[in-house]
Amino acid sequence: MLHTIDHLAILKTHIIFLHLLLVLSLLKIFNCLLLLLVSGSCFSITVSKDTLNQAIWQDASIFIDASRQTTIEDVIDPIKTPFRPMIKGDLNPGVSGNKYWLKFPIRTDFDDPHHWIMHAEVSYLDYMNVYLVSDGEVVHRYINSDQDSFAQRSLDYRLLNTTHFHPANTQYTAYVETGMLKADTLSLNIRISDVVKFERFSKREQMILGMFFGACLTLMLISALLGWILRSNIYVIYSGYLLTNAFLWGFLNGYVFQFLFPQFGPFINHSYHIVYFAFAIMAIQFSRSYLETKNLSPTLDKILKWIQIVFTIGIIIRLFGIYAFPTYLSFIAILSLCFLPVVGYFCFIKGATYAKWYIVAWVIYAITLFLSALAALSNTIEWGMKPLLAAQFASLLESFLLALALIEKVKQLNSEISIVTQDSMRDELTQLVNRRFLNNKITQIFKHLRHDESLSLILIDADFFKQINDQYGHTVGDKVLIHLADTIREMTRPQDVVARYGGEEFVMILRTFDQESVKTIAERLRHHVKTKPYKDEQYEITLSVSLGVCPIEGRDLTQAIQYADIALYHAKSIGRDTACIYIPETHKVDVIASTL
Ligand SMILES: Nc1nc2c(ncn2[C@@H]2O[C@H](COP(=O)(O)OP(=O)(O)OP(=O)(O)O)[C@@H](O)[C@H]2O)c(=O)[nH]1
Repeated sequence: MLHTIDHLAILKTHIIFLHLLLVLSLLKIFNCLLLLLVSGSCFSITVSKDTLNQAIWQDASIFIDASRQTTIEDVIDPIKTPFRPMIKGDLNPGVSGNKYWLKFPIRTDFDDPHHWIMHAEVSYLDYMNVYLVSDGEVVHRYINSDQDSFAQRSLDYRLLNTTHFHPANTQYTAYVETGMLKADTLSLNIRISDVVKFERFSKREQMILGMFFGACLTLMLISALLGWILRSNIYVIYSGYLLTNAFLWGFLNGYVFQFLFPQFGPFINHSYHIVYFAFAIMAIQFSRSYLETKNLSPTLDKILKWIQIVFTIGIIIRLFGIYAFPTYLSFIAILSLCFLPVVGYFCFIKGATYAKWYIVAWVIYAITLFLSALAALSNTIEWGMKPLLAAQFASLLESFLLALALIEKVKQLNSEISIVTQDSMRDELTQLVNRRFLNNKITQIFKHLRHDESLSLILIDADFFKQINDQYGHTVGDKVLIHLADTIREMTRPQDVVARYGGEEFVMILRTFDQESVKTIAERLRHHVKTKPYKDEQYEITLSVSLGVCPIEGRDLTQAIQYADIALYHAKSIGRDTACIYIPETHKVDVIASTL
């Protein structure tokens, strides 16, 4: 808001903290790059001491069992079970409730025994049973379910896995039985590694991801602290958004289960969709707050609010144990975020000129989220689950760009405030800018407005103020004016201007509002003043105001004030405590019906 010099100091604190957020975001991006570097490359299906994360699909054949009735005894019979060579397109079957059997020969190199580990690619796989068959007999059975606690896993690792000590000079035919118990997305990309090599790899992976989540947590705490110190909701909401974002990736990586809920297997199945919903709800909440959609476009704000309500219902339904509907809805929730850049652009056109970095941030994240959903839901793209890692990387880039977007918003506010630091342009009593400011500086403030952007003006006049002076004295009258100025200030967005225009008269200049929005704001203001009486030790005085609203055409402030004055006069004449709008096209005044 353009009224107190104290804001400058607060804004400087905002900027210092925001730069700290930027540094942390950069650190997180660096972590993610490291993660990409350590994700090992593939060698051969024959396990050697160098085997690390080798994908098995190239050497495997596949059998898809839609009935889910087959057992290992059925599938080892080649006549009963027609396996076919596996192709890359088999890796991501999309949403499926089938049972999948993968079959491949496995041995160790030369005469060395090897302890190997086979693991899934995604954390949300329901089961992955491994059978080792020799001479038509099952000689080893490893049953792995996500319902088991982590202590029951072969290796205490974030993904379903089997380890086996493979003797030298022994060849098995390995069968992997995998799928989802209820239709959902899955990946059949199963990898194999030498255990010693893998443990070294997973330690590095853990360290990098630990740094990643540590940086997430720090970023979140700083934002929350910033919100608390500066009494600014936007940072608290940003912090909440970062929390759900970190949880989303923590769940998808399987780290949340490994480190936070290692004993709570069944929780895994039930939590993914809830996290998807929570993430979408918080992303929309941050956008509503950052873009100030409530003031800029109440209709858009209402739509976003309803979308949040639908997603909240999704969470409730999921908590009641219903599976299919919330599953699809949760994917829609993630995909709906792809529209946030459009929302950002719409608000940018409507006056949120600070939203450039917000739009860029969401374009990047939206593309990768869209590709991840496409990879998870269908087989249309070749890259398997790689878009998921790209989206995790994009999430970091996004948190960096959103911090930049917050800085941009605060900076714009800062530059506007610095224009009003001269005392001569401030009203001493209320600390609002004064009439001189409006006459001299308003053109400067709005110079960066585009031609198609429109402004509106609201003239606000206290009702029966003379009576207040007469009844309680001039000193109380002064305090009541300060109270009224504060009440109006509370209802003002940072990019708007509020000034004391005369004795008990105030002017509010709003940026890029359509007529319906201005009417709503005027009505809300009228109502707000009435419900916030002045209080001191002795008196409680209920106030009311009359308001005259009009658009500012051709940047002509003088004419706009004349029009608004006509509307205000009308509001006074029909009984006060009313808002009226002057329509320049018809030169008529309309009473704004209460929408509250
Ligand atoms: N205490 C105090 N009173 C002020 C100040 N500036 C103007 N006023 C008083 O505000 C009152 C305005 O009175 P009027 O213009 O008659 O309007 P009103 O009593 O509010 O009646 P309506 O506007 O018709 O509802 C006058 O009594 C002024 O003396 C100020 O800075 N402090």
